[in-house]
Amino acid sequence: MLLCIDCGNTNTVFALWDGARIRGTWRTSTDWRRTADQYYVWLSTLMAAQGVEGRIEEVIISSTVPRVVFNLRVLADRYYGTRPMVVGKPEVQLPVPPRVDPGTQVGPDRLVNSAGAHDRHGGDLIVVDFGTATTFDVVAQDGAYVGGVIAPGVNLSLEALHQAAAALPHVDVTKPQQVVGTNTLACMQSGIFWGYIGLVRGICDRIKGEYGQPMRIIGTGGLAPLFAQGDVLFDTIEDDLTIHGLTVIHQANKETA
Ligand SMILES: Nc1ncnc2c1ncn2[C@@H]1O[C@H](COP(=O)(O)OP(=O)(O)O)[C@@H](O)[C@H]1O
Ligand SMILES: CC(C)(COP(=O)(O)O)[C@@H](O)C(=O)NCCC(=O)O
Ligand SMILES: [K+]
Repeated sequence: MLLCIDCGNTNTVFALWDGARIRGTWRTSTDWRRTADQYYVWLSTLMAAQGVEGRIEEVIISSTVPRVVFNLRVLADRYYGTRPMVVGKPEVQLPVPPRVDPGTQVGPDRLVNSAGAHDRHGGDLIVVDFGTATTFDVVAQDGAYVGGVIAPGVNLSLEALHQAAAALPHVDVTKPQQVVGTNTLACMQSGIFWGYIGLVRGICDRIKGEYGQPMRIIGTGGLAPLFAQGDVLFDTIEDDLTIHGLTVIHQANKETA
């Protein structure tokens, strides 16, 4: 089985792919200090608890945090006896190379999302991923990542508001009852919820205008369904897009190897 590891700035997702379906998905907070031994104990305990059997033979990693890759490599080597594919490293080929400014290091999560979305939907896409940052990835007809937009993430924005303003509490993102809030909490929730809907809608409309062709919009990340409650923002929502992209890139590299 293939172990797919998607490491974001906030959370790291482990998923097991048996070649036909995802057998399990587990999430832990991203922490570069976590050791290979700690990952192994955690993962094997969860797999056993859920009755997921089968040997992990291959590992693919996408990480927006370079520091965590060291211990993930040790995990693959020591416990699964394999050299992992690390997206973004020169030896790992993308199905189609990105078309960006020379020297640009595109976040591996964005390249993986692009590969996953193109495999499922073909071309001319916008992938909106609600992570630590909210990213918009533009995927051309041939599957190439051709650029995008990086905006502050939802929780990051709420946290920044709380940190910078003495009277503003920590709040969780949710859909408010009304646009006009009648207490501090409701005002903040409205600002984030409707503000983000405006941001996503506005950016997607402008991307489409600049691109000049019809595009499909794919939403991903834990908060995509919440924002879809406020407006028609996405053609589809896929919470497993990054993991799917990892399986696609792994398969493409095995075929060329
Ligand atoms: N279903 C959800 N409901 C509320 N918050 C969520 C949900 N899923 C993720 N988040 C929050 O969104 C932020 C980004 O999460 P995540 O997608 O794991 O980011 P990253 O990929 O950058 O690590 C985190 O603060 C996380 O707690
Ligand atoms: C934009 C990001 C911080 C998003 O990361 P995430 O929210 O998934 O943790 C990451 O893709 C990144 O570090 N990108 C490098 C710059 C770029 O993609 O152009
Ligand atoms: K992400």
